[in-house]
Amino acid sequence: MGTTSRSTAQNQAADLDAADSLRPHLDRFVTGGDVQAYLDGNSLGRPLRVTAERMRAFVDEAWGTRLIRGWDEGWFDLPLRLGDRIGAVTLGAAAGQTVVADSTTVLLYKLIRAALALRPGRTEIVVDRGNFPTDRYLAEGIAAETGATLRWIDPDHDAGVTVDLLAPVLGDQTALVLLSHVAYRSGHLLDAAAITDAAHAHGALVLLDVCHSAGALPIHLDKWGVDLAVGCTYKYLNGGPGSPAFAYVAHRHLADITQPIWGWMGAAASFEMGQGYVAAQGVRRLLSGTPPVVAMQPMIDMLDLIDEAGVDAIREKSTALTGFAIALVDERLTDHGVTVATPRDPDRRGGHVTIDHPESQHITARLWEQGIIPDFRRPSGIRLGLSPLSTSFTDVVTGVEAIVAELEKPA
Ligand SMILES: Cc1ncc(COP(=O)(O)O)c(C=O)c1O
Ligand SMILES: Nc1c(O)cccc1C(=O)C[C@H](N)C(=O)O
Repeated sequence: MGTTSRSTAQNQAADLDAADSLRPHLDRFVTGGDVQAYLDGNSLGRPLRVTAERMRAFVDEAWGTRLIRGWDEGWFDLPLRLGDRIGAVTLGAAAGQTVVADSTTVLLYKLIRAALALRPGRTEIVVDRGNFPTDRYLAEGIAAETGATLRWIDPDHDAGVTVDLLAPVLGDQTALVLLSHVAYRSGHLLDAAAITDAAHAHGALVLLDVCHSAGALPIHLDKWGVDLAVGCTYKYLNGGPGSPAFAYVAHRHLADITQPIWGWMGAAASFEMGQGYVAAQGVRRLLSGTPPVVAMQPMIDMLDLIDEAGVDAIREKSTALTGFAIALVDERLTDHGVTVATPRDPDRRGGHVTIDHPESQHITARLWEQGIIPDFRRPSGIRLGLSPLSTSFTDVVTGVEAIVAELEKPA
């Protein structure tokens, strides 16, 4: 990119930013330091500025002066209230089905075990090799623990995980289909309604990992008939590093669902401290120990912002950002041997774009030195995470042009 005149891409990005109705929200996030372009909001979202005030007030008031009384004054039920809010704002889930707790990994463990228990006599879990490591490892661990069998599928390079791909492995032994709504590496978005129908036709349950879709695109768990879901809150819900996850259990399973980590906070009468575990009614029974109340605070602000901006408008900007990134990569990087791993059809991709090049690891390290921050994903991917409320079209140009500059450097 020339230093004296603006490139066509920069001008285009400036026009797109000027026309972007969500642009005013960019100023609501904490920025600064050495960051030139943050392209990793799908790994760790930026904090909102208002969150600093919320945290200060929490320390000074809710925690500082209400002290232990806080449990009676709202903390005890916060996992359920926040769950309902996540359900309403991002999941298309009616109240009473979503709870905040633990990490994604721990909630996935609970729900995979719960699914097996809901399908006694069935022994198979369908899982795909493109799924996030924690999902795959948990399935392996639970298979080792329970004797369940894993039926592995390989996502299609172009289409991702489809009903056609699932059909041969579904049968009367299938207890559970465990998939990610948006694939963490390729960005493929699966057709959750069609996959759920296909699994249900065989009497199997579906557990959807919505880590990479919650807050970035419309989700309709109730409408699609999904049985179980989990997601994290530190990506597009900007809850901060290690903020707790959420779990969804469809209403029709709530009376029968069981989970293997029996703690007092998921018991029917936590403060009676009686003998013998009796599970709480409803989705509260997914809890085990004391909820991480402090770590639940930041996401409240982002849920408010998502609600204000609207998930449909967020998705519209997201597909515009990813489409712009793909077009720019085609134009500027194809001649340098870069390929696009993410679907070109906007209806088939989530909020990030992954590009492949043998030098990706080195390039990503060089970009980080310049305050341009995408992700490296093995074996050869640079992942551009374009969080719609905190990423501009200009950020995309900054990132892509920095990659061009690295590839044009003399060896
Ligand atoms: C699809 C998916 N599932 C799970 C996780 C992580 O689980 P945890 O929050 O327990 O680290 C991630 C990212 O870290 C992810 O992308
Ligand atoms: N959860 C993460 C963490 O604790 C440290 C660093 C990165 C992460 C991530 O979120 C990785 C992310 N889920 C991914 O899709 O690659």
